[in-house]
Amino acid sequence: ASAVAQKRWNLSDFDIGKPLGRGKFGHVYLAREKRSNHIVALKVLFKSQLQQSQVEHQLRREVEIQSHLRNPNILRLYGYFYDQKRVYLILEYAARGELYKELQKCKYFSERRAATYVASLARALIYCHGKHVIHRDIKPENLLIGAQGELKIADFGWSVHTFNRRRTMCGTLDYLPPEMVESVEHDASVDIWSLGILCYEFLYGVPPFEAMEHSDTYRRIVQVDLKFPPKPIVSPSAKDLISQMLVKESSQRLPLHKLLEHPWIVQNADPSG
Ligand SMILES: Nc1ncnc(NCCc2cnc(NC(=O)Nc3cccc(C(F)(F)F)c3)s2)c1Br
Repeated sequence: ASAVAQKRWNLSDFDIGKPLGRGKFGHVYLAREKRSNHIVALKVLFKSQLQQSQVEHQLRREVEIQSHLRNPNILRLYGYFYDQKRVYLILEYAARGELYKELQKCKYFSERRAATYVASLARALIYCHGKHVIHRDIKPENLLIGAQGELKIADFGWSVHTFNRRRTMCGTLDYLPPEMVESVEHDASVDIWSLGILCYEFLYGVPPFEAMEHSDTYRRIVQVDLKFPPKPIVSPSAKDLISQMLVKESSQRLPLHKLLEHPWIVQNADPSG
């Protein structure tokens, strides 16, 4: 295994570089592990913030879950360490940065780019679900782009093994399926719903149930109030796929392996992903 897999780390093992981004709990820096010259991303979290948000257990779960995941479309979490005040996550560096910035810049993606991203995310989720892991927080902010333009799912802070399912809500509602906003039992099909939301947002630049008020977003989700704007022009085949994923009854959502056989994916996704 690479030197990065060493057990006990501390800050002096790394040269810290430029800031890469800021998350809700802390900043991310480019860093180089001194012995191996391995480039990584170092996320710095403040213990005080983790304690007051009572999310330490979620962080432990993320580290545990991520230690078993190996997939080209899942950002690696190599390990972690802590000092008096902070916890540090040693992460794979995604050289082309955050997908949501790319989406803001382009406004929306071409059908080929959208389909390529959706197919690679479907393959990563098939892998996760095969290991009884549901991500539960699939949204542009949690997607990064690797050096070859490939998509990487990051931040398993909300993921769970599908044996224990309960959790509290926080952050945007936009990507949550009906059963989660209604806080009822949920399973891996929540990720199919979120992938459908993502597919819509890749093509139109906004999520389908966006509204000014939380209460309106909530209502549009539970009613599956799905509308396709006249602009930009999107193929009927793409709308068909989205309509098969954004289905209220979770058991009726298009299974991920069927998604990979959908005509829109077959005709538009770049096989290399
Ligand atoms: N170019 C880049 N290349 C690589 N990484 C980059 N950014 C970091 C992406 C992340 C991957 N994994 C993460 N995980 C968490 O943040 N976990 C987290 C954090 C706080 C609380 C919690 C919890 F306690 F609530 F679970 C869980 S952030 C960038 Br920009």
